[in-house]
Amino acid sequence: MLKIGSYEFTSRLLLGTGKYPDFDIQKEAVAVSGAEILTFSVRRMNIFEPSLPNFLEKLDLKKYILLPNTAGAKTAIEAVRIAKLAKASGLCDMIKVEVIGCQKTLLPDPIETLKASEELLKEGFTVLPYTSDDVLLAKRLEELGCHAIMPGASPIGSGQGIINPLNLSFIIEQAKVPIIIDAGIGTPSDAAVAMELGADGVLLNTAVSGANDPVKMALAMKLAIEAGRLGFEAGRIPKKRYATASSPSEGMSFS
Ligand SMILES: CC(=O)[C@@H](O)[C@H](O)COP(=O)(O)O
Repeated sequence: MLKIGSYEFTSRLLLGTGKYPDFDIQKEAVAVSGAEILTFSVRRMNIFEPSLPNFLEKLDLKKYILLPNTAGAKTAIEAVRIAKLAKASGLCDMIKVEVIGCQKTLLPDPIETLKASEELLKEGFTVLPYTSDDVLLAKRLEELGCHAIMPGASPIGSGQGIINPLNLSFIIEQAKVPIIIDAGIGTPSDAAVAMELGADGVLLNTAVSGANDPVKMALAMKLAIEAGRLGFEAGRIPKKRYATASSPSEGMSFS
């Protein structure tokens, strides 16, 4: 069970909603993924103009929690404004804080992310900041009271997978709130590794929406995340420098 603030989820896969070839493929991919949380950019959805086509029309909204995100914000002030717009439109009180500090790398601005998270916590939001894999920043965000921390595996949309597993494992070990690896996942094995490291969930978009077959990839991601979680819970064997025979020879009369 994934618990974020007062919310509980069975699935540990969070899906983004951008860049799908069409809404029907997206709907099928979302369905087979088993995801219960779908994140979307408030600015992109144009939530105040329901006459424009958008993927929400295709979904049974009772089945999903829509997680608005502040994509497009470059400052804390902009992020807070976007979050308040989302809440005013009747969406849930969860918000993915995304304050981008560099348009080339799309890496988050740590200072503005911290400021926006602090302000939104004061306003009573359930706050999930997208952050870099900086261990101390993750700690500071948790100390502020954030309900989950979402460190990136690698730059958004890059598909590079997990660049710094050591940092992510430090973040995971020290955290008392859920850690959701967000952005940069390229393959099901990347998602499985994130879960084997002990992450509580994975948020991804491009790996599914940009796959040749998004529906098949959505299913692969679901299975990888489940397998990775099971592997983590089962506990891996320690790595050893030398071989250990699989069939022990103790007690055998021949050599
Ligand atoms: C949709 C969303 O929130 C993205 O900003 C997220 O970080 C996913 O990144 P990928 O597209 O790299 O999976």
